Amino acid sequence: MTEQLDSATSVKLQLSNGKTIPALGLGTIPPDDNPGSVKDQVITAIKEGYRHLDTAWYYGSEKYIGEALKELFDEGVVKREDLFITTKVWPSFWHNPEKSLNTSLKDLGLDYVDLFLQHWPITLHGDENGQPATPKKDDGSLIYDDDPANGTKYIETYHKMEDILDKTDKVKSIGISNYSIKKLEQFLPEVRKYKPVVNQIELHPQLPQQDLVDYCESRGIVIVAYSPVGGPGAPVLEIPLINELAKKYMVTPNEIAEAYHILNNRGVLSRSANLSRIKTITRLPKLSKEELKALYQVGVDNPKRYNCVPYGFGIGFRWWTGDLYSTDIGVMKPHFETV
Ligand SMILES: NC(=O)C1=CN([C@@H]2O[C@H](COP(=O)(O)OP(=O)(O)OC[C@H]3O[C@@H](n4cnc5c(N)ncnc54)[C@H](O)[C@@H]3O)[C@@H](O)[C@H]2O)C=CC1
Ligand SMILES: O=C1O[C@H](CO)[C@@H](O)[C@@H]1O
Repeated sequence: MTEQLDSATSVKLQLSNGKTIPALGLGTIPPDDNPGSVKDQVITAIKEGYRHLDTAWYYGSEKYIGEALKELFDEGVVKREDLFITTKVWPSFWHNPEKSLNTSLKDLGLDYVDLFLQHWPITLHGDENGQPATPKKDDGSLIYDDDPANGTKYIETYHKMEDILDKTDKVKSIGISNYSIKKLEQFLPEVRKYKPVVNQIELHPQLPQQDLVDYCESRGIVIVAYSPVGGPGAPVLEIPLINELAKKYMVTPNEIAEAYHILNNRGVLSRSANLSRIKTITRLPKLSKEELKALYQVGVDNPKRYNCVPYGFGIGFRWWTGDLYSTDIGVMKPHFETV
């Protein structure tokens, strides 16, 4: 395997509205102990060739990204139009996505984002500033503004996002995140004018969710995979096959985890607080169809879901499992396994 490998940062995916999205994005959930380090992560990544940044109002990292962008623009390292930047509206801001967006734009120091996502298809009881982000009763259960399992108020958020796209220049595209098939079936017939271009979901070889992937792709919705190595601790990288393939192709295991998506025409968001790692996760090994299938089979045989937020990030609940309260918002229920 001595041939020159392609760079994952130069692959673009076609969106249904005619625009494109760079397949590899940098995730920007900040490390608990040093949120400001996101600034250097962004600077390192852009200098390394990344052109897609994924953030959210909820992450609290947008002001650090804004500082990084200002520096990069001032130094002429990159132009705004060469970047693809995504932000999201959190469920506690469901009633006013434009206000959430305005806050994000101000912190990012931008006039527009390339993609504005609805973070989750639920409504949490936040005030006019989206606070508290995770409203809870005394018993620790979340306070919703609508039944998280069967309510339809979350669709109002998307209608407001359609209006923002229609009437302002603040967003280039809109999309969704953490939508299950159940939610999509309820939601898609209610879309007024702009179909979501992306559904951002947890996806990796231990969590194939092929039914959801097929459902989205057959409707022209591009899948963007988050937590490609399973989040903190990178548990997905313990899969022996990933390490065997990394050795075979002489790349890092992270690059195998990314190639699993990019070679399947999906976007992927990677993150690391380790600046040298950010530089070593951009090659695109040419895995064969059989190897991609073998990676997929790992999760078919033993599915695991990691985004259950028991680890820091200021919160410790699993709102889609029904653990704390008996609701089902329809996210990945069939394969759910707490890790
Ligand atoms: N829409 C949504 O609800 C969600 C979106 N996201 C987005 O996706 C991005 C990526 O998801 P994450 O879960 O952050 O990503 P991830 O699966 O890439 O995990 C990142 C974590 O793994 C560690 N890591 C990476 N490679 C490692 C290695 N070789 N050895 C040891 N540790 C390693 C990193 O230091 C970091 O703590 C986020 O930053 C965010 O932008 C993430 C979660 C939910
Ligand atoms: O985007 C997100 O990040 C947090 C932590 O993983 C998660 O709850 C949310 O969907």
